[in-house]
Amino acid sequence: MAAITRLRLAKCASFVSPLPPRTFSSSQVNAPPHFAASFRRVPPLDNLSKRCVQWVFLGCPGVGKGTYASRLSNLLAVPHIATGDLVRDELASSGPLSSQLSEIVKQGQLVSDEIIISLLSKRLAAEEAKGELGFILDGFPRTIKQAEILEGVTDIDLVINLKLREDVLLEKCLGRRICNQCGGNFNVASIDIKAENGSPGMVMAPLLPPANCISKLITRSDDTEAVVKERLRIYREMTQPVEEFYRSRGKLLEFNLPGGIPESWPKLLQVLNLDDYEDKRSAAA
Ligand SMILES: Nc1ncnc2c1ncn2[C@@H]1O[C@H](COP(=O)(O)OP(=O)(O)O)[C@@H](O)[C@H]1O
Repeated sequence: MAAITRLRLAKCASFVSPLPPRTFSSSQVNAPPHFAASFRRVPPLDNLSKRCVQWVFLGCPGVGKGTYASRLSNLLAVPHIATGDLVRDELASSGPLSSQLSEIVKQGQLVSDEIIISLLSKRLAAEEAKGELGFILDGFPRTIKQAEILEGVTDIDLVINLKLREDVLLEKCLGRRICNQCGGNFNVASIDIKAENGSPGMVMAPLLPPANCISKLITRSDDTEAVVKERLRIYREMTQPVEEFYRSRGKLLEFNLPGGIPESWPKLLQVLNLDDYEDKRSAAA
């Protein structure tokens, strides 16, 4: 345990690379006070030994943000916070927002910045109460406004932009299945695209559920063809500018997924300089 903690601290320190000068002034940002407060616990940049991962995953619906963010979260022992999950939890709770959110999500639209920031603040406060440092955000920010607010309250170290061709994204969204008992995420899509006209082929095996989950599989209500196409359109319109926001600040790491998890995970670890970290971590466990 102590070895893991030491490894974690050492790794946290080495993740923090000197960032380019910030071009955004936090005074321009209209962050709600409670949101800014949620981030105030993060130690300043020069206090490297106490500083941890503050990463963001960007990418179209179906690209695998949740899969890779969750794997990295387990590896690095930092919370994985997916705003899509926060929205779905709120929907399932039948709280005051739930009927309003249900319509928005069903149509593939974005929830308002105010609501999403309020849900995220609550989750960050809960992590803070548990004494957690650092986070891997998945699905936030999704608008320039959200990116500006986030930039005004904390320093994101790295933004990983996952990329896949659009026909594969659609197939993957339509193939998504969730076990309504254990919460496991699976995918029944079998992608096998032949190389043609100089573009490489791509094989992604399905991620099939174990036998005891098969009868409990559900599909997300927003994973229908029409709604996925609308979410992809909204991504291009509202979220693609966020890529440029981070690119211009020198924080964007573009990662073209070469295939399924077996091909992509080792390559992702390699570009993140974490390939030998995974070995050390499992050796220390
Ligand atoms: N940062 C956000 N801003 C606005 N709406 C969000 C945000 N994150 C999630 N949502 C809402 O939750 C839905 C599901 O999000 P998510 O699970 O991240 O889906 P996707 O598969 O499209 O990446 C979105 O379509 C949107 O309605």
